Amino acid sequence: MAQLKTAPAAAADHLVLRGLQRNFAHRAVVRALDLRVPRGQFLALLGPSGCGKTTTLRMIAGFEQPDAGSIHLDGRLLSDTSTHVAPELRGMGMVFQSYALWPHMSVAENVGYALRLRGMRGADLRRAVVQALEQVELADKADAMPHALSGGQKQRVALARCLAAAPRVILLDEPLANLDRHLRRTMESAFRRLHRSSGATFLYVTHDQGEAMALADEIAVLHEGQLVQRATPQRLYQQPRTAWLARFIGQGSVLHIEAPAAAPWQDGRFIEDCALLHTGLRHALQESRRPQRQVLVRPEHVTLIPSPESVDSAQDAPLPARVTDCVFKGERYEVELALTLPDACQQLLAFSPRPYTAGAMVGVRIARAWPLAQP
Ligand SMILES: Nc1ncnc2c1ncn2[C@@H]1O[C@H](COP(=O)(O)OP(=O)(O)OP(=O)(O)O)[C@@H](O)[C@H]1O
Repeated sequence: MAQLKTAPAAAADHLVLRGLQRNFAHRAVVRALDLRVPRGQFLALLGPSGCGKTTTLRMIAGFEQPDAGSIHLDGRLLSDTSTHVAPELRGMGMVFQSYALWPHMSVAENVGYALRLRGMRGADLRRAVVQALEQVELADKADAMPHALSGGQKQRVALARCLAAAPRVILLDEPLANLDRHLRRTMESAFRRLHRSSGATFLYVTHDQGEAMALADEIAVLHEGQLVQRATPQRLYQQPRTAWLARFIGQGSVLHIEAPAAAPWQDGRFIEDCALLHTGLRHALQESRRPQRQVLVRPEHVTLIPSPESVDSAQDAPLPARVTDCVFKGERYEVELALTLPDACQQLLAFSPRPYTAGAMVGVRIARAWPLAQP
């Protein structure tokens, strides 16, 4: 067993990843990853397929050893290049996409397995198993075999098994990926409730941003093995740092706008001056040679003005746009537009309560944009 070393981490830090790296075939799939997770947080690790989420989780669980960097839990070193605390000694539980239930054991035996290994027997064991099953609302399935359960029920058993062992950290690897859309929403509520009642730290790997937004206190977005931004769901949606993130999270348009040397907007502030935005866009569309920068415009900040007659020459006048597509989405229409001036064109997405015909000319007013970091 590894010797104990003390991490020079701040007292509030619970799980600390420092400079974490993992290579496969001479390629770093996780690179220089620094992450500090406070106790009891629900943190989602979000990113496209292959960005290193599962590898990060497996290093934290102890199934992979880092090629550089370290992992500490409550000041105790769990992993670095020379130290490896075994997975079962880390005080962590793991829930997998594939449920990983023992097929030959009943639900109750599955849930009680880790407790039996710890020496718990008799009435204490039965009580702990029933409690864990009650938490996931499956007490009536204690004697069922896994093959007789639905996907959602199997995942709740896996969660109950994890909760029964009262881990400090619960690692979840795409636990809802095998479930249908309706069941996912139900399970999201169950996860939120169990996170609150267990007090455990949840680290939740997903490539589904809707799931991450619905569940997590904070989201850490990984791209090609590196942390791109870590923030609350609201902040990530409203203020993504880069154009890549702006396109990855939510719907929206990344527009090029002319940025005069004495631009009155600043990094870290929304641009809410419609005249300034429209002028910047007009100049960018006219292929101005002055410097341009990228801004994010969310569709909820775009207003469509149906009659093109209302387009005039005032600075904050609506910009002319052509409808390129219009898709019915139940509660609204999603309207794809081409902002057009003689020389150039930029794509813009808007929401509308009414449909538009492809090819129609409309006016567009943009109320707010977020300046993105320069590429
Ligand atoms: N044992 C391994 N040997 C070689 N390459 C691996 C191994 N495990 C993962 N990889 C590679 O490392 C990269 C990151 O994989 P990882 O599973 O961590 O990504 P992910 O973000 O979880 O993706 P997904 O959402 O598809 O599960 C991928 O390119 C993958 O092919």
